Amino acid sequence: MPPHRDGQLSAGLVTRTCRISDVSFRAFLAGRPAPRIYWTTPDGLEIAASGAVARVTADGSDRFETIRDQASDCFASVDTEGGTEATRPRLFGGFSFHAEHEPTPPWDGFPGAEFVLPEIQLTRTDTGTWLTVSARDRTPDEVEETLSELRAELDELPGMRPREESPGVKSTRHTTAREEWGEQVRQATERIRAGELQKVVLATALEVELENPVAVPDTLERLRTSYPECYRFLFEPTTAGGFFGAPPERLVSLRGQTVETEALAGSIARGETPEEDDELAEQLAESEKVREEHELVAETIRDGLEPLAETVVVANRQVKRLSNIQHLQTPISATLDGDEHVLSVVEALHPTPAVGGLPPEMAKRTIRETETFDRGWYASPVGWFDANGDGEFAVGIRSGVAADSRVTLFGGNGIVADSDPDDEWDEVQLKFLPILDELE
Ligand SMILES: C=C(O[C@@H]1C=C(C(=O)O)C=C[C@H]1O)C(=O)O
Repeated sequence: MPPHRDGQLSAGLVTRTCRISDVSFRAFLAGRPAPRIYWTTPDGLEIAASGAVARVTADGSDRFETIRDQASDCFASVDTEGGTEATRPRLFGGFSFHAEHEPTPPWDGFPGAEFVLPEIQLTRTDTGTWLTVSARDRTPDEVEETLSELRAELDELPGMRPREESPGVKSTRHTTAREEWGEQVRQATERIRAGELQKVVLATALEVELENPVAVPDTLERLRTSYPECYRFLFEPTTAGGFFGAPPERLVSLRGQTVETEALAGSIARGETPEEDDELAEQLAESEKVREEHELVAETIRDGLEPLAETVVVANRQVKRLSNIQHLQTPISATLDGDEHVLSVVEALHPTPAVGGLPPEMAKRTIRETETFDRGWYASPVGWFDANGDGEFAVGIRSGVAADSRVTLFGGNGIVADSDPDDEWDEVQLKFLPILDELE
C-alpha cells in the first residue's frame, strides 16, 4: 500500500493553548471518539488527546523514513501560542513489529506505521494542566474561540472520577497451546544449536473475553497504582480497536543530542516475602544463561548506537523490580555525533534482541515462521516526536488490543540454546498478568 498523505498541511497548522484547572483525563477520554491517545511516562508527563488534525501513515521497510518525511511537511508551518515546552505540537503513534505487516484481527485499523497530531490535547506536568486545540485551514481567532468553548466544557467534567468496576473476565484462550509452545521452543533451540541463531524472542497471545466492554482509560488508571515505574499508553486510531499497555522498557528518549535507552532482558518472579524476593533477584543476577542473554542485548544496543554517536556509556547491570516480575536492566546513554531525528535512532534499534533476537534478520524470520498469531504492533516502538526530531519511545510490551468486550494480550520471552519450554511458558504467563489482573 503506498503511503497516503492526508496529513499534509499546506495551509499550515494553528495551535492555541491555555492553562486549565485540573480535570480527570479519564473523564475527558471517555467522552471523546477515536482517534484517542494517552501517553504517560514515569517522570510525570501525562497526555490525553483525541481527534486528528494530521495523520501520517506508512508501510514497509522504509516506514521510518516515510513517516519522518511526511512529518516534516506537517510541522513545516505551525503558528503556536499560549503553551509551554510540554504542550508543543507532537505526533503520537507507533510502528508494526515486522516491516511485512498486513493487519489481521485484532489489528484492523493498524497500518505499518501511523502518527496523529491531535485536535484536542490535555497535558499535565507537575507544574500544571493545559488544554491545546489545533486546526488546519482555520484562522487563529476561530481556534481561540474553540479553545474557550472547550475550556468551558471541561469545567463541567469532574476533577477526579470514581473508578469504574473492572470489566470482569468471562474466559481466556491461549492462541498457542502449551504443547505447541513446547514444540516451538524446541525447534528454536535446535536452530540455535545448529548455529543459525543466537537468540530469538517467541511470544504468544491470550484472548480474553470480558463480562463487560472495557474502558481502557480506566484500566490504565488502575495500572498507575500497581506499575508506577512503567510507561502507560493508548493508541486508538479508529473505532476498530485500541492498542494499550504498561511497558517497563524504554526504547529511546532523545533530547537534543542526548539519548537514553536501556537493555531490559532476563526475567524472574517476585517472592512472597522480602527474603524470597531477594533470593530470586540474586538467582536472576547470578544465572549465567540469563546474564549472557542480557549481555547480548546490551552489546547489540551499544553497537546500534555507535555509528550515530560520539560517546556511548553502558552503566552497571541492575535488577529492576516491578509489582509482579523482576528483570535485569542495564541503563545505556549516548551523545550523538550530530542532529539525528529520534526516528533514526528508533530505526537503528528496533527490534532490540530483548524482543527480537540475534542475528536480527534470522530472528525476525524465525518469529514470522513460528508464531501463529499476528504480532501487529506488539513489542514495537510506541511514543511521540516533535518538530525538532526530539522524542520518546517505549517498547510496546505488557500490552494488548482492546475492542468492546475482547482484549488480546501479548507476552514473549527470550529463547537461547538451553531454554526449557516449561520455564519459558511460566515466564510468559507472568507478562500477561499486569493487564489481566486489572481486567479481572
Ligand atoms: C517480550 C517481553 O519482554 C521482554 C523479554 C524479557 C525476557 O526475555 O526476559 C524481559 C523483558 C522484555 O524485554 C514481553 O513482555 O512480552
